[in-house]
Amino acid sequence: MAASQPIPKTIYIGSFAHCISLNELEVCERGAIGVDEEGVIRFVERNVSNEEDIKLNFGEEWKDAKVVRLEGKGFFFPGFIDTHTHAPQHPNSGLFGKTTLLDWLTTYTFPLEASLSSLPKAHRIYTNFVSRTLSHGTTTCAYYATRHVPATNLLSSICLARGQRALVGRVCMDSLSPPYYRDASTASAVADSRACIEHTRRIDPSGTIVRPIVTPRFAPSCTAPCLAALGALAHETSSFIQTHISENHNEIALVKSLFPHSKSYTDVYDTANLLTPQTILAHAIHLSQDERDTIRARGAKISHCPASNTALTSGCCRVREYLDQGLTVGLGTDVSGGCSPSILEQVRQAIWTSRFVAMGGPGADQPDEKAKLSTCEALYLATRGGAEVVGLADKVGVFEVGREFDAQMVRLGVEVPEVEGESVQDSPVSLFSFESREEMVEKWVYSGDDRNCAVVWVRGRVVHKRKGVVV
Ligand SMILES: Nc1nc2[nH]cnc2c(=O)[nH]1
Ligand SMILES: [Zn+2]
Repeated sequence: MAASQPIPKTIYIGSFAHCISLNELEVCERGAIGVDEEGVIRFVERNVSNEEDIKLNFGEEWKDAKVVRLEGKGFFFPGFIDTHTHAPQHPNSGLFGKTTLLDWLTTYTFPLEASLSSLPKAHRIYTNFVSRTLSHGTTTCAYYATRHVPATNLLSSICLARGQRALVGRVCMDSLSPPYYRDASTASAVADSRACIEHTRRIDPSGTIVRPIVTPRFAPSCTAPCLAALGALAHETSSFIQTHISENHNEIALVKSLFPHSKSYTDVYDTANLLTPQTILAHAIHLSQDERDTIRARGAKISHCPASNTALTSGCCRVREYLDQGLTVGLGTDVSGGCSPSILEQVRQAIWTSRFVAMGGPGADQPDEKAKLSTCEALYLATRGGAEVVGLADKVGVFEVGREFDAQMVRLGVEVPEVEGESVQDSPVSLFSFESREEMVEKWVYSGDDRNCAVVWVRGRVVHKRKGVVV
């Protein structure tokens, strides 16, 4: 349904789960969430006994509301937020061999991205990728496109048509990039970025669904004048900013050699006025304490991309420590550094990475139990943490009155029968009759996937439905 079409008042009845705080997961067994015609949550009821009472309690205006009932085992959960991914790299998911960041970029990434000068190819890849991320429950996504203006504008238009909230950025790279894939000059990088910002603002003036994001690829790809001009462009147009930082040791050494007068990688961006409360910094694995302090002082946010960090052997980010130090963190799939479009997968991967740190692995001097992320903490990063990163902290991420209904219906399937019989079905989660509601959420986190994502809503509008599901 297009983002602007009216929707009926709807009451969602069934269990729901969401993170109240980093450490508090609420799992409500018999809930009712009332959503108005604008997609805004008007009531959240707990311990509901019957739907007629709900309608009566909330008066005349809810008498004829549509009811969406979650049948069987499952729960409503806030939509996931992917704070960092590359839509054009989707066809390369799973293709990385034994490369690390810098040779991976030249071997796999730049040739594929360059080929999106073909608009039909871009259309094929982008429509499929937006469908994929939606089918995994991603209701908001911060996308890198390529350096091509028409293909970048196409991605913005596709997100708007599909109703997925998105930040869409044209990638800037005027330095150290292959001749077949680079911006001719700082001036053209800025002019092309401006054209993409204007397109996004024209198709969605309110920015409710799609917003532009200024995107210097990373410091090695941009000259100092280009970084400074993009900082100025972001300020002039009040745009978000996204880039990569401190992902890999060779990359950090390269930045040091390219910007010898800068104090640090972070300082390169700070000098260019690229660190703002609207800045998303991907990876941020090997930051010094001084860099962390600068990032926090500027209010910039971090996108933790655990699957990509492992695939490209970039390192283990000490996320638990970042949270203790007051940094704001969300999760990113970083396709195709990461090979999965699923934020649920990043929840698991973030938890595994934190355990490697806890065991004294890379990024740790010695074992450190405090480094472990809990299931609730990782789910918080996937929803409310992500919402803070993309500037939607007051709008989505939790079921509260006044927020917008960005949600997924998680269906866990039927229980394994007590007598021998068919027990494998269209859900990877094996349920018995004795799990608590909280345990069902844990089982979903550790063994669920897109087969459990039955329906997805953005602002109360259906943006994805699994085949055969009726709502
Ligand atoms: N993971 C990742 N890191 C980058 N650094 C610069 N470009 C990229 C990219 O496309 N992916
Ligand atoms: Zn990336």
